Order: sequence, then C-alpha cells, then structure tokens
Amino acid sequence: MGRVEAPCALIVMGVSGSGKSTVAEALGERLGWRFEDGDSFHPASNVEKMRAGHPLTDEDRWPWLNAIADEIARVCNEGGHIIIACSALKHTYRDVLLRGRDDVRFVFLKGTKELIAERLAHRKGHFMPPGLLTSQFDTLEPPEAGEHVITVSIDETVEAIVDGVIRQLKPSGAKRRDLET
Ligand SMILES: Nc1ncnc2c1ncn2[C@@H]1O[C@H](COP(=O)(O)OP(=O)(O)OP(=O)(O)O)[C@@H](O)[C@H]1O
Ligand SMILES: O=C(O)[C@H](O)[C@@H](O)[C@H](O)[C@H](O)CO
Repeated sequence: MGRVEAPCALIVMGVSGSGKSTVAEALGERLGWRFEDGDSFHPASNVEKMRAGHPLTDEDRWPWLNAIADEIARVCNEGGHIIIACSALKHTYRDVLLRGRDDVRFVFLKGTKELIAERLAHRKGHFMPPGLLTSQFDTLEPPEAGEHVITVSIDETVEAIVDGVIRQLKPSGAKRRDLET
C-alpha cells in the first residue's frame, strides 16, 4: 500500500458502547495528544433525541460531523495533534470528517453486539440508552483497508488495546515522518 502523512488526528470510531471515549482518552494520555469527546459537538437537540430513545438521522448527523471536521482541520492546520471519539458509522460520514486529508487516521473498535450490550448494561450516567445499540449496528458500515484504518478488537483490556493501536501507528524502528499504511 501507499504511504500517508504521519497523522495529526486520530478518530476513534465504532458503535455506542464500543469503548471510544475510554480508549481515546487513554490513547491521548499515552501519545500526549489532546482528547475530545465527539459527543460534546452534538447540538442539544441531538442529545435529547438520543436520550429519548430515537436514533439520529443523516440530517441530524451532518452538522455534528462538520463541527468535528472543523475542529480537526483547525488543530491540524496549526500543527497540533488531537484524538477524538466519534462513532463515524458510515463511509459518507467518514468522508465528511476527513475532508480529503491524508493526515487523519481512523481507529475502529470492533466487537460483538453481545459484548457491547453487556458493557452498556453496566454503564452508569450516560445519556445514550442501551436500546439504541441495534440501530447503531444496523447503521454501521465497517471501514475497509483503503480507509487508512487501524482495526482493534475490544475484547482486551484498555491498556492492551492502546498498545495495539500504538504498535500499528508506529511500525517498529520507524522514525520517519511518513508511516506505512
Ligand atoms: N476494553 C474494555 N474492557 C472493559 N470495559 C470497557 C472497555 N472499554 C470500555 N469499557 C467500558 O464499556 C463502557 C462503554 O465504554 P465507553 O463509554 O467508552 O464507550 P463509547 O463508545 O464512548 O460509548 P458512547 O458512544 O455511547 O459514548 C464503559 O462503561 C467503559 O468503562
Ligand atoms: O452517530 C450516532 O448515532 C451518535 O452520534 C452516537 O454514536 C453517539 O454520539 C454516541 O455513540 C453516544 O454517546
């Protein structure tokens, strides 16, 4: 495969409950990159809709995805780094997030519905109802290799997942600016 720019932004993606916020925060600490939760870019109406148990539509998601893309572009254009948790469920959503950049990479948290449902059943104090998990899986279009994605299984400890991402981000011994994909 070709080479791409070393990333200035990582988007940790996957369905609700796959561990995006948890893994992205831990990855941010390890890399020394600022972490942002994509949920904080939702308009209040989107959060209320999800809280009420209704899945978002494409129309609900475009402004949210564009707000996240604005933030990524701002940080990267200033020479900074950011790691952001965002479900990014469809190919078209990922296109909106990327805006054609080759210095942004996705990290896909892959797991079964059973494992994620189990984790959501124990999660406290979050607006997203576990009942929306089926619609999240129905909407998910898993990323393909050509999308410059690092895929990791969530059936591991957070530390092991972070180790796996870092290994794939920086092939051993690589000190160059460009990274193989
Ligand atoms: N690797 C892991 N092992 C065990 N538990 C985990 C792991 N990753 C996340 N969890 C737990 O699973 C639950 C879901 O994780 P988290 O809230 O980070 O998911 P999320 O993808 O950000 O969800 P949402 O999109 O709904 O905000 C949390 O209770 C978290 O502590
Ligand atoms: O695309 C979506 O359906 C939503 O954005 C959700 O994924 C939430 O943001 C998040 O997962 C809940 O915390």
